[in-house]
Amino acid sequence: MRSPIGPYLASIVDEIRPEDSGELADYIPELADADPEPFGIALSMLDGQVYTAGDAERPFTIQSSAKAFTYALAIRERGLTKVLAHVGVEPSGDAFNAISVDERGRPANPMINAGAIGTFALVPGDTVEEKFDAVQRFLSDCAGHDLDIDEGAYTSELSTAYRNRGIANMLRASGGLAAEPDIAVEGYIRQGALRVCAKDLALMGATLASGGVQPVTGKRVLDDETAGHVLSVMTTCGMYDAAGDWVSSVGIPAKSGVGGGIVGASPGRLGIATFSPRLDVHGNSVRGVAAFERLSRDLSLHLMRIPETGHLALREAISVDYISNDYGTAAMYRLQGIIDFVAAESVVRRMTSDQIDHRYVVVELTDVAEIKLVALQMIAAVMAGFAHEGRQVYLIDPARLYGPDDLQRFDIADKVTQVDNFEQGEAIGREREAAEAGD
Ligand SMILES: NC(=O)CC[C@H](N)C(=O)O
Repeated sequence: MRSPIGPYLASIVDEIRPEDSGELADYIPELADADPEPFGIALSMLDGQVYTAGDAERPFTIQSSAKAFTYALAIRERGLTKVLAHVGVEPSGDAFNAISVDERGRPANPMINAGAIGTFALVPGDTVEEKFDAVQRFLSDCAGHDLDIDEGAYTSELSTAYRNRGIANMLRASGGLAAEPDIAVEGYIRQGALRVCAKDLALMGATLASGGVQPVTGKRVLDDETAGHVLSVMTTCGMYDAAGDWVSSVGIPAKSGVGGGIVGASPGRLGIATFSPRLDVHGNSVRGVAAFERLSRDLSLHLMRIPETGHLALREAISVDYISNDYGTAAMYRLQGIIDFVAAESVVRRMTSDQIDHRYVVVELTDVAEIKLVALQMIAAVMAGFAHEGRQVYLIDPARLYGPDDLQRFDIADKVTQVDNFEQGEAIGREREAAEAGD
């Protein structure tokens, strides 16, 4: 049977395709000659499943969409503090090619040209080749295969790079550029000439959305914190002077490029990319913006509209026979899904308000996919409370979501019996009861 997702994406391509407003980027000779017609959409789930429609495998130059990834690389290699000393994180409200520096001599953010040139300068290496090589390798790691260069686009843009050279020279003069201006500009333009298709960009977006793991290769390219930082800056600065509009109408961290691509990353959910070369006055793809608006609405992806799922955390709270009912019954709490603060609150509220008179309390985490530290702590406190009342507390935790350190730090190591399954808990309990009876 066919998944409905591909046809759904195809219907969006069909609906939006007639939109032919906007202009090609004419300040780069090769882009001015590009075919304006292609239009493609790609979605990448975090397990690497990709859905596409239209011209999703048509290559184009990545241009400014590379900025988010080079920024991630610079942070990975140099550390956030060092990068922040050179490039800020404030939305500038200016155009992408603005000659921008803040009061500390830094470009406002890494998503405009000034900040991206400053970021490229921070990538390890002494020469353009060394630095660019690191960038190309990193972006290829995010895409999951080797990305090559559109040499024509590179030489064409380099021949008219007066403005970017001006920006780099100004940054160097103000002391904020960590490389010679020529090295920074040439490398920066070269990174923008890397060739991708919408499918590649969707996978790159998914790599950020997953917290730094490439969905197909499984390679961790970034730590979770760096990925989250990059997504934050994409949210506030990725669409240049249209960032405010974008956050309110789309609400997905994203980065556009004048080649016509937009890469989006919906944290913890999926990567999205669109490709269509005609640009609006901000330099963002017209059809791409329209497609993102549609996808955000239809797929409920807006960051500020997160569904409430805390009430699902407690799968069931039941009384069960325990230890073959020879000794008594247990109050059993079975949790499921992702347990964050809100989910844990609903669980501990129930556990602390139930009037239980059971000899045993069983907490089961078998169906829990992920549990946040704060939730471990809250549930540990309630389990400790039950132990304090003289009840025997069993924790069915086959994945050891409570690690040995957690048991120590939450002071439940000798209060709670951690087991792999229900039967094992009963077996241990039976032995204990027998030993006590024997005493
Ligand atoms: N917004 C963009 O994609 C700009 C990238 C382009 N290489 C430039 O520096 O002008």
